[in-house]
This record gives sequence, structure tokens and C-alpha cells, in this order.
Amino acid sequence: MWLYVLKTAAIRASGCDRILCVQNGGLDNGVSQEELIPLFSKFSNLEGIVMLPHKQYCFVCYSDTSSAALALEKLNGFVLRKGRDPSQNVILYLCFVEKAPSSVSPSYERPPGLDIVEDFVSEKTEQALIDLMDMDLESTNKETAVMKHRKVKHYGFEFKYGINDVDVKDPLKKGIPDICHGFLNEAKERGLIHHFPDQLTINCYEPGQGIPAHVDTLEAFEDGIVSLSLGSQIVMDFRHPDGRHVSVLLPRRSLMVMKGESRYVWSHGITPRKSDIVSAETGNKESDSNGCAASIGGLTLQARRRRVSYTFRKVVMERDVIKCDKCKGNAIGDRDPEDAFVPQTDEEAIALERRHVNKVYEDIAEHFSGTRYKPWPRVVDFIMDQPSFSLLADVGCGNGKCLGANKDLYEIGSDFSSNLAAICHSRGFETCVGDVTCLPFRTGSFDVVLCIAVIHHMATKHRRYKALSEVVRILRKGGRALVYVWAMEQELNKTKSKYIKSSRQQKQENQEGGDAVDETSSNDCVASRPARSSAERLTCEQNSTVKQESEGRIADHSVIESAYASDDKSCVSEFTTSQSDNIIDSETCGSVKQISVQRVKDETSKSKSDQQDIFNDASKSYALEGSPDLDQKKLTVHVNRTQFKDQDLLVPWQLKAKPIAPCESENKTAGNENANKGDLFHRFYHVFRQGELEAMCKRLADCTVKKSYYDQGNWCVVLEKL
Ligand SMILES: O=C(O)CCC(=O)C(=O)O
Ligand SMILES: [Fe+2]
Repeated sequence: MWLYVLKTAAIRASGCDRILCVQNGGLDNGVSQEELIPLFSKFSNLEGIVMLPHKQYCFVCYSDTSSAALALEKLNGFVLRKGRDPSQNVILYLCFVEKAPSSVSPSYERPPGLDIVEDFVSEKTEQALIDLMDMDLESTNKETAVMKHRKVKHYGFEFKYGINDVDVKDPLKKGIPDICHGFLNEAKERGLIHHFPDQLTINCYEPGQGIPAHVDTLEAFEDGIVSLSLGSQIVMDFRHPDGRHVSVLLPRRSLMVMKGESRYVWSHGITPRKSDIVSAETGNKESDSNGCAASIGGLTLQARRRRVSYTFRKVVMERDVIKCDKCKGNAIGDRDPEDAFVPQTDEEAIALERRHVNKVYEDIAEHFSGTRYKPWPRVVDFIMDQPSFSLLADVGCGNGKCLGANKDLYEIGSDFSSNLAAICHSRGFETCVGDVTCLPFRTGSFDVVLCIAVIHHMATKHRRYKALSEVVRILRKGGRALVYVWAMEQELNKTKSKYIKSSRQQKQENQEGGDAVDETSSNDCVASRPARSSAERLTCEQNSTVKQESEGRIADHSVIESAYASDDKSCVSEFTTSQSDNIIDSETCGSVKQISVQRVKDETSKSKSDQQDIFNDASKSYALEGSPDLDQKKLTVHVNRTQFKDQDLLVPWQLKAKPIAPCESENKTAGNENANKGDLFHRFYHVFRQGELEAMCKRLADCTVKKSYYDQGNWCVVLEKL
């Protein structure tokens, strides 16, 4: 019906006689520019064709009226392709239009930390690698798997899709083939990777096959994963948990290098389809020449061919967690912090935070929650001051100790740790998992935002600034935020903070475990928030039930998100939602809905200039503080309850001793060194100097600092959005 209307409307309007809209000639009909150009260039003076992503039409532009008119006359109703029956024919319907959109060019934006090195191997090596794969795939053994969507073969270590992990104690007979050593050494020499890989996965994709969106298992592989594309180019989709989506073309013989944010935060996957939307220039280069005179630009479709990828990774040998059925998730402390350095880039910062913030909170969640049960009095004052029915977000809510104080507010908590979010949720609070540097909430949606003891876990100045910008972004105009960060100065005006306590108290707390770091256990808590009894605290089983429930929701989301069922869902990035879907940013959460390109673009350009500023600033302050020039500074481990000696440091957390599980004692008798290290963790902190938080906030766009104060060893600001 629609097409019929268009057909009868194919009348030349005055002034619009050079541009044709071609219905059923779009990328979404599986039509490429290369297919249309020979057809439309018959009528001479063809200027170009504009194809739009995911549209079932395109625009054909001529430089003169008569060519366009002739094309319309001859090609309106043209059967481009015949289907099995006439109803499946692809028939072109043409009409004149006044304007064509300007040509859409592919985006060259890439997730931070992702690099594509073109022509990394020669055609000869490419062929040799494909031949090797063909030979090896014939011999079906345990290293070879035929997945639902592709064939896979492992070397060095088998990646077990059932558990999403490798068994470090069970290496495969065949290591990385010799033929790969030359180019891997080159990758190392060029600084593309920092270690020599010991695990290889070969994937073989026929046209129409793909790999589900996933993050390569964090605990299993080190940072720096490289993948060689052979036989055919392909488009890989990268998705950020905040909803951003970037399609990246991996040309034949190119090496994709995934590090930092692109490796740890973004998921990657290949949508199973038979063709990809690519830049017409690339498409033209790939395919044989079509001998057409018209210039090719914008987008087109490129048919996929069989693609083989060699993905090289370095297995993490020393594991933080004992993985066995009896004590799954029983943490044994984090890795030796000997190799933790003050990060110099955001990529390094993300890797550090993963290990010394995010993972630690996941592992200590239950114990940590047991030590956090009342909000600070001045935080409570702030909450109680808010008008009734205000909408409050507690960013980095932990177990939810700041929620529920003012019953007249609508509240939602978010935390990066899914274990803490689950605990918070189990206490009856609306909760979601969210990263403070890209919060899953709509811009301008909250009257009040709390951000207590969060920003100091960001490991670079730029990331601290980014997190503060997010707090302001989600506030409505006139809305207020309260931000607390841990202070370098634990003694002010000759008064010691409660954190610096007597050695007797220190001794006692060391025995009890934890650190009571940024929170006092004093009795000066406001009465409106009764301390929770131990009976109210979660038991281990309750905790895991909650987690399962939230995972159920995640699964639901992924059903919507992924176009097909996953065969090896090693996806780590997760997102739980509460019922407050209307607040949660449909543009930035998950990839369920399309992102607003405009907003992302605006923010990218803004954050780029901010980033520049901040880095300039950071180098200034380094110079002032006399930090080393080139040598990266090792992070010192702080001694609890003492004055801070550095701004960037690791703060120990001692898990309360638990009875030793049978499997742990087996490990001990087997001489497992890790098991003896017990349950000591280290969290990264950047403690703020006087004035540092306020100065940073003053640089934020659209907000003003209403109040700035010191409270029990913390620097605090109240911000108002302008
Ligand atoms: O085929 C590729 O390039 C990527 C494969 C991949 O992501 C994986 O095996 O984890
Ligand atoms: Fe992967």
C-alpha cells in the first residue's frame, strides 16, 4: 500500500527534478551501492548515491534534470532481484524528492584503548595461517569445538566456554604455533602488547555467523588482547554499558589490539549476518571493480566471506579467588600489591580500579556491609533538609546505609559492585549497578544526588573529574549534590579525626578486621536512622538469592539486546535495573534502545577538551609535588589509623577470619602460597588535599559550589546545578 502511494506520487515537483528517492533500494533491503551504480549510471550524469544505515530506501542524485527523468521512467517498478515467489521480489519504486540527506559517512570513533593496525601480516602469512587452521580443524579433538555460530580451536590453554575460564594447571599439548612467533615478537617490540601471549583461540566464521557480545573473562586473561583478521574483513560491534555503540571495521590482515577500557569495559561481538555496512570506499577497495564512472562515497554493503581470526591472550596464572565448588567466590585476598603503580593514563587507571577497587568490593561486600550501618550525621542533615517528594540518587550507595533516612523522598541507589547493589536491594531499596563515570540515569532527572566516599576511588584526576561531571549531569537545574571524599589531612586545627585513633583502639580493630576507613563508628549518629540489628543483616544465602534474582533481570535484558542466542556467553558487563525504568536512561543504559548520537557526540567533544585541560593540570600538579618524571611511582600501602604519607595509596582491608573450608586446607597442604596469604585486600584511594575537591568542582560546567567543609577526615561540598 505504502509503495503504491509512492508510485503514484512519483510526479516531478517544480524545483526538485534531479534527486530520486529509491524505495526498496536501501541497505536494509540488502542492496549495495555497487549493485545500484551500474543500473543508474546508464542514464549518464549520475552524481552519487546516498545510502543510510538501516533504511529501506536510498537517494540517487543526477547533475541534470533529463537524466533523472529518464531514470525515473525506465527504472520505476524495476525488479532488482527475483525471489522464490513474486511476493519476495525486490522491486524498486522511484520518486522525485527535493533534497537528499548529505552523505552519511562511517564513524571512525573507537573505544578508548582499541587500536587497529592495518596490513599487520603479509598475504603469504595470511594464507599460511588459514591453511594451518584448515588442517588443524580437520582433526577434531578436545581443543576443537563446533559452536552454534562458528568453529573454534585453542592452543596453549583451552578456553572452557562452560565455565568461561581456562584451567591454568592443564595446558594443552600444542602451544602457540611457531609461525605466529615472528609477528607476535614484532607486536611486542612495537609496544602493542607488553607480554608474549600463551593462549590462542582460532575462530572460523562462515558468512552469516558471528560471536555474541562479550568481555573476555577478566580473571582469566591479562590486559592486552590481540586478534588477527584473515580471509575477510568484518565489522565488530563494541558496546559500552552506558549504551554507546561503535561499529569497527576489521580489515583483512589487520591486528586488533584491545587494551584498557576497550578490553575491560566495552563488550565486543560480531553480529551474525551475511554482509556489513561499510564505507563505500572500503567496500569498493575490497570488491572487484565495478567499472562504474560515478564516484563512490558514503555507505554501502559488503558481502562477508569466510573469516578466520587468531586471538592471542596471556593467561592470568595467579588467581585471586579459589574456584572450586565448595568455596566458590571465597576470596583469599588480592594479588601482591608490589606491582601496583600510580597510573599515568586512564587505561592504567581503569585496570588498577578493576583490581584494587571493583574486585575488592565484590569480594569483601558481605563483610564490608556488616561494618557500614549508619550514615554520617551531616549527611543525614543534608538528606533531611530536602523537600518532600524529592527524587534522590545515591551514587555509590554500597549497602544502602544512606538510604531510607528521610521517608518523604523517592530514592534510588547505584553501585559498581553488584554484590553491594544486591545487598542494598535486599534491604528494600531501589538499586541498580552503575559506573560513576557513566551513570545509567537520564540527564537532569534528580533533585538530589549523594556521592559519599566514591570519587576518591578514581585513579586519575581526569576520572575523578569525569565522575563529578556525571553527578552534575544527572541533577536537574537547581538540584543539589553532596559529595564526600577522604581527606589527606586527618588532623585539622589540632584535632585528630576519629580515623586516627589510639593504638589500643587500633589493635582492637585490627583483630576485628576491616578498617573502618572512611566511616566513624561513633555514637553521634542521628536518631532518625536506627542502626540495623545484626539480625537485619544479610546472611550469605539471602545474599546469593538476591544476586540470582538480579541476574534474572540481566538475562531478560540480554534477550532483548542480543539478536540471537548466545553459545558462549562470557559476557561480564552487567546491568541490573530496578522498577524505576523511567528514570534510568534508556539512551545510556544497555543497548536495548538506540543511543542519541548527538548527545554522545556533544559529550565526547566536551570531554575531550576537558580531558586536555585536566591532563595539563595534572602535569602541573605533578611538577609541584615533585613526582618522578618517567619512572612510574609505586603505590604505597597505607598503615591503617595513621596519617597519610601519599595522596595515591593502597589501603588494606582485613577480612574477618572464617573457618577454613576443606578445599582450602587441601590447598594449604599442597603448599599453595596464596592460601597462606589469607584474606588481606588493598583498595586504591586518592586522598584529597584541602581545596582540591572544591577547585575541581568549580571547574565543572553548569554548577556552583554552595558549601565546602571538612567533616571527620573528609572534604565535602554541596553543589547546585545551574
Ligand atoms: O573473531 C574475533 O576477532 C574475536 C574473537 C573473540 O572475541 C574471542 O574469541 O573472544
Ligand atoms: Fe573476545
